[in-house]
Amino acid sequence: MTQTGAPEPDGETIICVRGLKNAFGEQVVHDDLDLDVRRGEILGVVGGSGTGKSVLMRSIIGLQPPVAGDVRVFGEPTADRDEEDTIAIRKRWGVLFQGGALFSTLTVAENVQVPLKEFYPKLAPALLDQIANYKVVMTGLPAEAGPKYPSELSGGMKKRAGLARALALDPELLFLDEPTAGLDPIGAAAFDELTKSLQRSLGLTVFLITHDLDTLHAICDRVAVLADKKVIAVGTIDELLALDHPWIQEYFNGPRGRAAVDSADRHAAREEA
Ligand SMILES: Nc1ncnc2c1ncn2[C@@H]1O[C@H](COP(=O)(O)OP(=O)(O)OP(=O)(O)O)[C@@H](O)[C@H]1O
Repeated sequence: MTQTGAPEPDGETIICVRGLKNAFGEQVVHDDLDLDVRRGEILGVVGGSGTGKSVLMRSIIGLQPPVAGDVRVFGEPTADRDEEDTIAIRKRWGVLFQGGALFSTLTVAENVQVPLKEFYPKLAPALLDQIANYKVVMTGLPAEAGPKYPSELSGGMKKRAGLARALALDPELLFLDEPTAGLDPIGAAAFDELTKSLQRSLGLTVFLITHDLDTLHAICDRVAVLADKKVIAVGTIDELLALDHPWIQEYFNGPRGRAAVDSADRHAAREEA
């Protein structure tokens, strides 16, 4: 586990952030932030509201130019690249932004086709339809959801449609920004299970921003905690609980944290039975 700083990255480090600084005018959001994400893990990213989880994700995927620091994904820098390099690296990840961010004037299938058309403009329409339909079903949506518009879908279905679009290019790496926000507990648990099963079956690495303690307990291999403009700790929940940090103790050991542990225990008992 890393409490401060980070080890030298090894070959299995998919995302490597060193000395990251982000600021908006006078407001410094990150200062000397380090983080490693390992191949094949689901890394949960937590922190109080406004601590810069989404800004960190945007920096990693090259949408937020940092003031200082080095961000590498698959060993390649993601900032200040020429267009060809940017395209080559962006093809290898999928992103589900906060709120899903589906295009409301496009059907679900057309939404899934957006990255396909962007990165593979010569794909034949029949193949585009075939891939989109496959991705829709892969995320647990009925095939009939393909021709529907986002406004015709439930909140949970919209999240799945967003996930289908994030998976359009068969990514190795998936970024999920608060994917279960706004879902009821049953819908959220179902989405967690979907994330876990896709991670296993597709061998994905997942960077998952969440406030959902149930999600952390259910599917995350490790959790990174953002506070004081840095990643103050990374580890399993048990490792984090061993740290004497007030925010970490309050977060995981407060009433909601304990309820999440009970829920995870009940779930494990049901699985065993
Ligand atoms: N484009 C921007 N311009 C100015 N300030 C910004 C911009 N994007 C983010 N910020 C600021 O950076 C800080 C971190 O924002 P961010 O959205 O990353 O927080 P967060 O940890 O994801 O919060 P939440 O859990 O509430 O979603 C906030 O104070 C926010 O207002």
